[in-house]
Amino acid sequence: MFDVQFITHFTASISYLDSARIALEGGCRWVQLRMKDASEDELKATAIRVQDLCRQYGATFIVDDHVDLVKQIGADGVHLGKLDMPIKEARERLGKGFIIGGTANTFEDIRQHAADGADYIGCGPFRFTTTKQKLSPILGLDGYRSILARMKEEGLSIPVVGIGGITRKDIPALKAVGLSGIALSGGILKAGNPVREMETIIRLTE
Ligand SMILES: Cc1ncc(COP(=O)(O)OP(=O)(O)O)c(N)n1
Ligand SMILES: Cc1ncsc1CCOP(=O)(O)O
Ligand SMILES: [Mg+2]
Repeated sequence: MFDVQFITHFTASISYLDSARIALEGGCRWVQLRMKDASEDELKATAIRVQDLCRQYGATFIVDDHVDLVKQIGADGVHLGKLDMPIKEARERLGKGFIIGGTANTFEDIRQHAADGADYIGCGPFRFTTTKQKLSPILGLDGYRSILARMKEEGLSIPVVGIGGITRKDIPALKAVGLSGIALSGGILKAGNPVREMETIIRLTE
């Protein structure tokens, strides 16, 4: 099983909500609503609509950054990075019934997140991407190889998904390196037929 997480984004013709719909129509069953720079009202309104869609498709619904919104609307979980609420505090606020993901760029990040109660790790960036500003150092396949080897040495087991600039061509190598899955956005939304692209990616990961 190799997981596929879709991170919402927008283009000139695709809204955040439509991006989630595209991913779900293409067979993805994990959507993270990531809306940088949105107002609280806009974020909440979109979150409720994306959550409805995810429920229709039986998909997991994660919100980026906003722990209190997750609790308020009963989303499945939250994804948190270095500049967000610490994972320990989020776990205290949310309890055990919510999924918490943490961003990592190093083995040490992963060890800390696991100790603090994270359920999964988004590890990257795999390569340069314009979807996120202020990227951490690029990991590439070698970065994943050494992080995953260190996890094995130290007996640390938590699902790690790769993120950052991933396209369908990367899937065989990312699977082979031992990741638990991938999280992606532009690789779908920039395709000529985004729904079909997601279908292809889901097929390649089965
Ligand atoms: C699955 C996944 N991995 C990493 C991130 C990045 O989170 P963060 O470092 O908090 O950066 P922003 O997404 O908030 O800009 C993610 N969102 N999802
Ligand atoms: C949120 C995030 N964190 C690291 S890279 C990234 C963006 C992923 O989007 P894309 O697949 O378009 O590079
Ligand atoms: Mg964040």
